[in-house]
Amino acid sequence: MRAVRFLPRRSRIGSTGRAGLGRSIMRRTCLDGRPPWVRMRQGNRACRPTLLISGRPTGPFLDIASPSTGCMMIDAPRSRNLPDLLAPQIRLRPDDYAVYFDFDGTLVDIANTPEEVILPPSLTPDLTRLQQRLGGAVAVVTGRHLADIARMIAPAQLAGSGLHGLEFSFMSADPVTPMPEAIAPALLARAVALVASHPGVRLEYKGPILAVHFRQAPEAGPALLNALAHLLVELNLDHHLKEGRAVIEVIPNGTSKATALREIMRRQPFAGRIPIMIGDDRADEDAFVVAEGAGGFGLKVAGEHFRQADASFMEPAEVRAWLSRIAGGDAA
Ligand SMILES: O=P(O)(O)OC[C@H]1O[C@H](O[C@H]2O[C@H](CO)[C@@H](O)[C@H](O)[C@H]2O)[C@H](O)[C@@H](O)[C@@H]1O
Repeated sequence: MRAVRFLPRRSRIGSTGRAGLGRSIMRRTCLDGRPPWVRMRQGNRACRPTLLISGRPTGPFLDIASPSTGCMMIDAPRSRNLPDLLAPQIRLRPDDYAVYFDFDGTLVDIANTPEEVILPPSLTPDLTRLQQRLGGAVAVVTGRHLADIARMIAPAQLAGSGLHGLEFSFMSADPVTPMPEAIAPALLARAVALVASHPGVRLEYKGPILAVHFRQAPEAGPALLNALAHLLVELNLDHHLKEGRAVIEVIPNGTSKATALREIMRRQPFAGRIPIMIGDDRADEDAFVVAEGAGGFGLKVAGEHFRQADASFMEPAEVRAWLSRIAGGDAA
């Protein structure tokens, strides 16, 4: 990829007004002295950007440059527009991008229980198509066991990380990393007792992680959070709590979706590509920071955690439609 650098000074030259590309277009002069490329992307098809330089150099900027005509910078594109801006770039330069998907609430709709999730029939073929198109650079980054994901998306086989960064699977001959130690028996016993005292609350045992689900008893959420926090202190455990969508997870310290993403991004075919992480929950925010720090993107899916106004996708169905589009499932 050709790097185009900008002088630090910028001047406001107008508002996009149409097409919703962002609040304004900022002009910077290209360092090599070429005239800045100032026409709006949607206003003139000839101006279609051909090179995505970087996601976020110093703020929520999307730098797009045309090597032949100059440069343009779209200032602070709204989250809502990012999928549409990125889709043609990914299709044009599939070797430049790696796409990381969260699972629940992102690829599939939230269900009443983890077992009731429904996999739309198009999902597996689209994931496989995208994986082929991006040379394998598609991964799932999830709080679930990877085996759980593998069973659901079979026959697709994706690289990824499960259990909030505690397990990994890569497309090479690397084995799935060995499962870390299971949660302390004392904590398990106390968590079982806690859940039993709240009708409708369920305990999901994931070995090294416990997930306390209160989707069927939302009023129990604050009391559960308080009780679990006290439990960690009382038992002096090296764990932390991560609140999710109607769930509180007890997770060993030092692991998160941030560590998961960092690890995957070190490996081929992910290394050196622009990361795009898509997620719907607090745990995904950790990975967004890593993706954005590497010049990539964190795309939010609206739901119980992210507001529609801040999100790039309004629901998992939109993520799936976008996936299908970048995978080549339509004529986008
Ligand atoms: O990282 P993810 O792939 O998003 O997984 C996060 C947790 O997802 C599951 O729970 C959530 O989805 C359930 C099914 O839709 C829903 O019933 C529950 O309320 C959600 O919290 C899963 O059970 C957890 O193990 C994952 O950590």
